[in-house]
Amino acid sequence: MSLALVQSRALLGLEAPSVTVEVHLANGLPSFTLVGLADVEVKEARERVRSALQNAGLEFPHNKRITVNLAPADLPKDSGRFDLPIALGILAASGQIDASRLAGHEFAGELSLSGQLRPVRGALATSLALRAHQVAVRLVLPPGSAEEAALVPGAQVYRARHLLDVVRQFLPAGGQESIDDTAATDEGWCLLQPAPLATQAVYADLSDVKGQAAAKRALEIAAAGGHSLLMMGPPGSGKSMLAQRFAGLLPAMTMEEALESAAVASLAGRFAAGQWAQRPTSQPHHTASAVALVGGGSPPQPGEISLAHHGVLFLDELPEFPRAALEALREPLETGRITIARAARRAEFPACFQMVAAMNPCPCGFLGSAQRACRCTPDQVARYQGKLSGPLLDRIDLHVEVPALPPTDLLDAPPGEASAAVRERVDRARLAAITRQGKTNQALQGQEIDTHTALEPAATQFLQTAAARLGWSARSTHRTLKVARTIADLAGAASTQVAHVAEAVQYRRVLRGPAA
Ligand SMILES: Nc1ncnc2c1ncn2[C@@H]1O[C@H](COP(=O)(O)OP(=O)(O)OP(=O)(O)O)[C@@H](O)[C@H]1O
Repeated sequence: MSLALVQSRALLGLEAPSVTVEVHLANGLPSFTLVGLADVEVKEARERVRSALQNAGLEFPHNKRITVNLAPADLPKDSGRFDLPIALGILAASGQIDASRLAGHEFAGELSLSGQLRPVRGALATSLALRAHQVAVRLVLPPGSAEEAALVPGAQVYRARHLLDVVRQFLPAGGQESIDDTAATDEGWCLLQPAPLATQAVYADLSDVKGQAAAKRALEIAAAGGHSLLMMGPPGSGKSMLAQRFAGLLPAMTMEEALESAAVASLAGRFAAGQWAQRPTSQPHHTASAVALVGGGSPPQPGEISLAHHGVLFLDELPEFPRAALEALREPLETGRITIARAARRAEFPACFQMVAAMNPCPCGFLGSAQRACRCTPDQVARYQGKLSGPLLDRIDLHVEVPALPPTDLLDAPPGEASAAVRERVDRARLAAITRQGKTNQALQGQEIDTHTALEPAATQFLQTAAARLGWSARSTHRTLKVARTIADLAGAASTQVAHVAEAVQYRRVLRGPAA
């Protein structure tokens, strides 16, 4: 047969659209042409495939006109993942393997010049997408990628180390002798058994942080209600320490959450088995561009906010981030997703993260400090704090001050409460919210806010007065209400009372100019 079809998958966000690798061998001037919106890395496949076939002792059809089409043609394709399907297509079209036996299999893998298979990124995302669309196929993948893909329950994944390991499985009847087998090993081809990974996540403990009771309380509320948090304080007061420990206060990941989070990491080539079921804390530097933060490029790659999916996005030195990068956060903060539109296609990445931000109160960092005098002019302070736009600040539910710790507290204070004890309270409050409304308090929208907050009349009165005095937007008022509901949940109260609202109100009063 001179035409062969081999199935593979491209990557587009967390989707894995099907790609058919069509290989046609024709008589005519010898050539090797690759068509179908292939990126440079894919075009280089020609050289890799040619060498791999020859070095593996297989026959490369030199005297033929080889046309490889990656269909559909309008889908952008990157990386060397199509090397293996292209090589198999050539072998099938030239009769060296049995084309009919390839049905029901999908292949991905980069080839080395000797024919060894190298891992491809996004294997877990591919396997997860197949399960989501209920496509039952046998995935054939290189070592590294195969183990990732096999994490998805029910996935049928074969691991192949060398091109010959694959070829041996699809030989035509009686074709075994024609292959030089030396490079293929017995354990080269195997069906991976899905092995659940240990789910013992390890986080730094909150007990390391001395003092800072107010900030710890804010972290607990943020964890219980899914709220975003801004910490403000002088340099070295422990803001980064607190933020690094926040993920340890969140409930343990469910299997689905662990899979989704690992799939995004796998898309970026950052999957590590040791991080399994551990809520990620993504900490981009403040020089990060909007694309690095929210994702982008062609083909689109996930950004830091997606790598923080089901985890924490920690933005240290918040006002130092480029304005465009911060503004790009507004949409995913509300929706939990980010859509990246490129000329060729749109890709959607999940970005359901909790934001923890930290900043100094002024450029020198000591505004309002009891330890040191601030050297900034009122104008400098106003300009510094003004770098954060109102709409962005509005979206951060809790603002809390983290003052410098007096040396006596730092050196003499006993260790604080452990993360496990806080997490227990957080779990209880989250469970109360989920049982009542099926989502965290932060996710309440519109009518649900009125229905589920069960605000007592005195508390309503209190909030109205506070909102009017402080000139809050409707969004600010609603967000305060959601925080109050979380405080009530932590206290085990059925209704939201004045004390809960009063505490919530003070979490929106931290940012102040030099006159305050
Ligand atoms: N409350 C605390 N308990 C124990 N150690 C602390 C505390 N606060 C600060 N430290 C010590 O100070 C170091 C610096 O803290 P950290 O980096 O968290 O400060 P920061 O507020 O984030 O500073 P910056 O604004 O410069 O980023 C910590 O590594 C720790 O050793």
